[in-house]
Amino acid sequence: TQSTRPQRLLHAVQKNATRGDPRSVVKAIDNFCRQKEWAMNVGDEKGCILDSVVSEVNPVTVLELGTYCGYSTVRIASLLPPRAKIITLEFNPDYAKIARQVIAWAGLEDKIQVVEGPSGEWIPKMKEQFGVKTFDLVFLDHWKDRYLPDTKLLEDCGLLRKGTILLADNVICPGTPDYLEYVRNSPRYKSQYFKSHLEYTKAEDGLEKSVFLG
Ligand SMILES: Cn1cnc(CNC(=O)c2cc(-c3ccc(F)cc3)cc(O)c2O)c1
Ligand SMILES: [Mg+2]
Repeated sequence: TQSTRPQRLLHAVQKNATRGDPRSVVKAIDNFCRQKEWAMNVGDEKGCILDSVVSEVNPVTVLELGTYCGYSTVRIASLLPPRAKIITLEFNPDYAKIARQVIAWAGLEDKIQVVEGPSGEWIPKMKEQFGVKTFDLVFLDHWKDRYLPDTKLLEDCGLLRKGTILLADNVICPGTPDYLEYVRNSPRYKSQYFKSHLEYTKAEDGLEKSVFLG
């Protein structure tokens, strides 16, 4: 039976990356996507912007919406201080299955919790299920029409605090117009656009960094 693209991406990691070395996992995925098959990872150009925001925030509790194969999960977790944790939500069980194996290859299982299911259902359960008080950083990279409703849900569930950073991928391509309009015009956010390119292409894309003001 034919393999899927996430399965081929995992095999490229297992073939080319060193077990327990997260940066070699990131490099192996970027090489696979540049040389073999495009895949919707945040990629290396936007990934460097993600790295700088993570290093600046130094978060203890991170939420990622949209795991896919775990590329950005590994990228973020490799920069976290020892006790810090990242909870990553993935709707698609096949993606989640691959992501767990990519994360295991990187040796980052202890810092990452992969949760399967719809973000709209899991966000209201964060406090009771995972003992989360508030998030220091939220990376939005899931279905683009869920960015705005899930941000409002995070606000309503009291999961954001003064200074929480929201970092959103793909605000230009595929685009998240309603989310952009909201964070750029709401008095509750201070927003900044980081211009870049769609992963592994020359098309414009970028990340929007928004600070929740409380
Ligand atoms: C099915 N599914 C499970 N998770 C998701 C959420 N992610 C995306 O949709 C996504 C899409 C693209 C993209 C796709 C085609 C194209 F022509 C240009 C851009 C890029 C990204 O970085 C993304 O994060 C979708
Ligand atoms: Mg993306």
